[in-house]
Amino acid sequence: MIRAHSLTKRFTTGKGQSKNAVDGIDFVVEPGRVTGFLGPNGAGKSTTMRMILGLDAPTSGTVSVNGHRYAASPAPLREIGALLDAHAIHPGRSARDHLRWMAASNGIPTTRVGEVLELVGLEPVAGQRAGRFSLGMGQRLGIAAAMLGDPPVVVLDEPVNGLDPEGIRWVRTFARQLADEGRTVFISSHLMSEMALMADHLLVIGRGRILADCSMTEFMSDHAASYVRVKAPALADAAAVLGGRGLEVSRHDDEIRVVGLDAPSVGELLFEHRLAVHELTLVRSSLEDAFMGLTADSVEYHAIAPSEGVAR
Ligand SMILES: Nc1ncnc2c1ncn2[C@@H]1O[C@H](COP(=O)(O)OP(=O)(O)OP(=O)(O)O)[C@@H](O)[C@H]1O
Repeated sequence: MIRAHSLTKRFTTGKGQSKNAVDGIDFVVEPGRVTGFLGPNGAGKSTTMRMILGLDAPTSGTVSVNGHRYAASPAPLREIGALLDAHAIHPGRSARDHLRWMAASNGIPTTRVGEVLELVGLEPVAGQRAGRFSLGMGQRLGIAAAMLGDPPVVVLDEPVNGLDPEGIRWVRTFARQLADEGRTVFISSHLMSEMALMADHLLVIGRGRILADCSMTEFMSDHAASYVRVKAPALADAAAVLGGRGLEVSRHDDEIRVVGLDAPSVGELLFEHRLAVHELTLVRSSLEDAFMGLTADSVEYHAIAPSEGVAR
């Protein structure tokens, strides 16, 4: 597993100023499930991942992999498989040669190269130069490299960035398979919709701080707003009854939206007043909405909507 304690990274931003990109965070990434590491751009995801992998030293605090500092590991590729930048591959080298070179320099038998090529479905193109690979193929090659040491912990930074739906589905299935095998799977993304389909557990970060550390289901019930949609022939009467019970009721075209009571109770209440109901639906905001709501205050760079304009 991965364990961070008071993990902090401070960068100097010029003119003598500095900021905490990662601000004293504590978390544990458990084996056997996919943990999504989610946050808006600039939240501190990559910096955290780089510290896990020993590529950046923490300013203070600690992070350990399988109980010790990763940088101190005698066989790093057998501890963690990481995909940080899928494009960091020599373009003139074939996929097979790239993996052979990595295996050789890490004391891994070259027979493993064929296995990982098969694992990611690149066997048929293994002799081609990596420079000619599509984004999706490059991503698969990066994942093949991560799997060379058959590691118990797998860390993937934005693995589906720029992939087509087929590629995204492949990464999702692959991550699930790794978790089902009992491995620790830690995947970053700035897209909630993607995580909703991939992760069992969520770690949400904003401005270097942990905003949520919970299961996907808990995240949903804690942060996704919900209301009951009511369609009824006597809409005004229904709104009056529900409003009279102190519920928050708003009218939208041919429906009313009720906050503060579950759908069966709303139905019972209207039935007591002999009001016919044509539709009664619990509507939840999407996970994307929930995520946006949670991280709204921690987004680094807000786009200016055209209507907001900039005063000259
Ligand atoms: N080497 C560096 N020097 C100075 N500031 C840095 C450095 N690396 C990152 N930062 C700053 O630290 C903050 C966190 O960056 P980081 O790349 O970890 O965020 P992220 O969540 O991975 O974002 P993205 O989704 O855009 O990749 C940002 O404000 C970034 O500008």
